[in-house]
Amino acid sequence: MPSRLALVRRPGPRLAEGLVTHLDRQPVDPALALHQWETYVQVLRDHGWRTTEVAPADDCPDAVFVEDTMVVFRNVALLARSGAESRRPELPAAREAAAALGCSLNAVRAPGTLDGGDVLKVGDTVYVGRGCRTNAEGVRQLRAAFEPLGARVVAVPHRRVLHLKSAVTALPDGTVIGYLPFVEDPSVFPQFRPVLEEAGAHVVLLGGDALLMAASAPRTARLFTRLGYRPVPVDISEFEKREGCVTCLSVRLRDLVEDPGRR
Ligand SMILES: NC(=O)NCCC[C@H](N)C(=O)O
Repeated sequence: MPSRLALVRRPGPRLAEGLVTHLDRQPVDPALALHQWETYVQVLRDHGWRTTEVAPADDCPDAVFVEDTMVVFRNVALLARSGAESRRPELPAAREAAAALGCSLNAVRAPGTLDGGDVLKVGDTVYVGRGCRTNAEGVRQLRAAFEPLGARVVAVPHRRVLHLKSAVTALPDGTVIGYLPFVEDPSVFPQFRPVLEEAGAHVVLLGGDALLMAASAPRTARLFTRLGYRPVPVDISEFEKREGCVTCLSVRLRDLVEDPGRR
């Protein structure tokens, strides 16, 4: 049976040293970060997701942003190779976790680079950002991995944000939402709706009409309510200070057909 599984990874002791590219470095409160992370995980569970913790990588400040370690399409996990070298040691335990869930494994190989945050799936369309973390060879390898499985891969160059999903994600009906100052060419997306807050561009589809989103985008939450959705705001301020958003704190596996023997 297809099920809702999510990989998560608790924040480590070095979170404050996490990378920042487009932001000024602000102090992070580790206790608050842990509390926010626990709340985020609880929201997933409350909406029927089974969460699996990837083993901590406490030497890796950015390990909590587990989304960047892989892209899962159908039963295949394509292990990423981050454009940020300091993030590559996050991979081994993420690989083990994906294997334990029964994913078939593939991996981006040098000279390819790819961060999971650059990949937005909308149905069978896989948008892949080509930017500071994902290079053309990474895009080529993602295409080679997923097109044979039925994906339509669309490359989206970007220069203004860390990852494609820093700028755009998608609503349950497939409408791509984005904060226009960060979206270079909205015409790439067949249906596009602008939002007025940067953090409003990020949603995790919890199932049905429920949208997990950052508490820092209240005006966008009201817009989603008017559109008939049910926003579930979570405060992720400590992760936003390290350029994270709601998507990057989990890897959602929606299409995985579980082997009951592995539970
Ligand atoms: N998918 C994501 O949005 N990941 C956020 C990663 C933030 C981390 N500080 C980084 O720069 O890699």
